[in-house]
Amino acid sequence: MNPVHADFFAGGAGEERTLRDNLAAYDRLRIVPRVLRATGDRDLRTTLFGTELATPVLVAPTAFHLLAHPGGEAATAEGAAAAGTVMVVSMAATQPVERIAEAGGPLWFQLYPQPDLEFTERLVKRAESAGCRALVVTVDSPVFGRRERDLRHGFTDLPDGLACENMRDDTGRVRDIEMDPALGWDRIGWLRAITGLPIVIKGILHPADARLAVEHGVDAVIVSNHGGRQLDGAVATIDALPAVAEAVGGRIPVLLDGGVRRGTDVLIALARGATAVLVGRPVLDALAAGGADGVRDQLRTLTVDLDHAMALAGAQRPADLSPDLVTVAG
Ligand SMILES: Cc1cc2nc3c(=O)[nH]c(=O)nc-3n(C[C@H](O)[C@H](O)[C@H](O)COP(=O)(O)O)c2cc1C
Ligand SMILES: O=C(O)C(=O)c1ccccc1
Repeated sequence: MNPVHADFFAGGAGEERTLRDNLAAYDRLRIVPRVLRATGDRDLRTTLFGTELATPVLVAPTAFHLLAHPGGEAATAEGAAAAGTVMVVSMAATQPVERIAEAGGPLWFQLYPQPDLEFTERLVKRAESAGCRALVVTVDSPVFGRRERDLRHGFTDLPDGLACENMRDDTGRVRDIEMDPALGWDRIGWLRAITGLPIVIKGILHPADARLAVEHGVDAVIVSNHGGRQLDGAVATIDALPAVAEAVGGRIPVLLDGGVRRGTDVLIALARGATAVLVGRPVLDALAAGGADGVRDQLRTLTVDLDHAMALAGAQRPADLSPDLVTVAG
């Protein structure tokens, strides 16, 4: 891959403290396994908004898949479908959502609500018509993070010939994605009014915001710091999860992304209260290395690894995983 693009995928904001801590936080945690629990027939199936998935590992929304592989987002969708899981299509996808939907599914659609409400509404309807089954609203980006690798390279835009195809308006012009610092909870109510799709809020770290999400009728939250690409110094997601899960109190699903690399990471996240996790960079790496098959194999490997860890920890299904199975090391 072009090293500038590789840095765009791998990099984080600022000093990359949060990027590193998302992974390092798992090194500070240990599993306290149960034994003699007769966990022979394990079952990893997970249902979200009425869709049954083969695994609690989903594909996080990430931008610009055509920079990783000529198959682009369609290849990722094909791989996710083969692994029996959801792909969240980024608003910054380099292929039209309709084309991605032909290649795979189930899909959810990630949205940065735009200041232009009419355009936002048309885009939501477009995602809905393409068959997307949930709307993932990213709320950790009132402004774009300062990714110093990109600043050093002067990487600001897609190369000629590539575009954010879902930002094309009626005239054929591709709009820039605007981060909206004026975004507030009122816009979640507005989205609720224009779509019947489940609404997932992505980028929750504070338990008070998790409580507000439930109060505003949101259907799920994703504990996320955008893979360390927005606020550098933000808390690692696995460290933020317990307080968020407690605030939500089982009223809606809590998902998590950031730094999930192994089945044991998934196990720890589920034990601490997540219903499912999402992976970003591991999918991009797999896409770059092996296209749709690479993505499929990556997701299957994570799932097999989780299954193995569950057997060793005495869990038959995700619901068996509880916070007492995780302790802070030291
Ligand atoms: C290259 C790249 C592009 C991303 N693009 C988006 C995006 O368009 N929308 C979004 O909500 N999150 C985006 N994210 C954040 C991911 O959805 C996710 O939160 C993060 O990658 C999870 O961390 P992980 O990469 O450690 O698994 C992006 C992440 C990366 C690495
Ligand atoms: O890189 C990202 O993390 C991201 O969210 C994004 C959003 C819009 C355009 C490009 C990337």
